[in-house]
Amino acid sequence: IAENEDPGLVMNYYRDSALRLKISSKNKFSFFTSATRTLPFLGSETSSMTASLKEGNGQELWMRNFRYIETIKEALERECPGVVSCSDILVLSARDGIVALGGPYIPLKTGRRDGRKSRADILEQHLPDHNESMSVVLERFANIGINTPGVVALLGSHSVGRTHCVKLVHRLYPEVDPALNPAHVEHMLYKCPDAIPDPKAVQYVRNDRGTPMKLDNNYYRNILDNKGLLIVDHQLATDKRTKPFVKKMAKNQDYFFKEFARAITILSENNPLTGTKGEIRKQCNLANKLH
Ligand code: HEM
Ligand SMILES: [Ca+2]
Repeated sequence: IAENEDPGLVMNYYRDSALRLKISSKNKFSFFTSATRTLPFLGSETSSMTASLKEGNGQELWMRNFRYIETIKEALERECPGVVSCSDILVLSARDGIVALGGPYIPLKTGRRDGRKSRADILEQHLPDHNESMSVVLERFANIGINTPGVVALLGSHSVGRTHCVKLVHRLYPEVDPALNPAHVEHMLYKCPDAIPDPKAVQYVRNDRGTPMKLDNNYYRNILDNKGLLIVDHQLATDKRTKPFVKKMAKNQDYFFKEFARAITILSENNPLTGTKGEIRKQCNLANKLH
């Protein structure tokens, strides 16, 4: 590649076998949740945000186990310093995490660079809130080229992981949301017994009680059964624009995987920093100038 020429995102820009760290079965779950949940942050504006939010102090709600990204980064810096960006580590981690949880193998490009500064302050403008209307959710994703079946497929990630009580008590107290399946309400009340959860206690409900460790299409069956934890999950199953795709994905896992792969690919290529833009961070939670 000639100097000053921006190679953009390329397939196998460098060999990624160095990333194949041994992942224990206990850790593969956290690995997926931290990596995949951070994927939506990967635009040029946002890639740096991801890496500037630190774990702990309430950040548990954002990126659980972000520390695995740092572990991978440390291993890579030992082998080939200054080559692999934190953004690429996130993407390839998501790819391998998806496979580790029984999802499809999605070949994803590399060649991203990291932001030179944190843009954590504008994060909220880019991400839909979990109580948002379906129109806003669809619009936010449409802005980055993801269509309705793509959105439905991405939300299928809620087939694994957890939701902390702080995010769902408003559906239980002071009154139980009548849209919820009563059998599920019982479980939710058991897991989240306080209207105002103790911020220090890590109280949560599993997103998918049936197959919590498998990225499968069980999420769609749950939400059709009114067992969606978040407003956004419930709406996905009821909104007339999304419901047909929910039903199709509930019946057909191959279709879910196909749409999921397509949408994850678009997400992973959203507005990246490439070529000479940005930098290769030395440490993923800090821009280099802050060292
Ligand atoms: C409308 C879009 C979305 C909204 C509003 C949303 C909202 C949320 C919320 C509120 C939680 C619970 C967080 C907590 O209590 O710790 C959660 C968990 C999760 N979300 Fe989403 N999400 C969205 C889209 C996505 C996408 C696109 C992905 C991945 C491709 C994803 C993957 C996950 C995963 C894996 C978890 C479990 C995290 C864990 O166990 O720590 N979500 N989501
Ligand atoms: Ca599942």
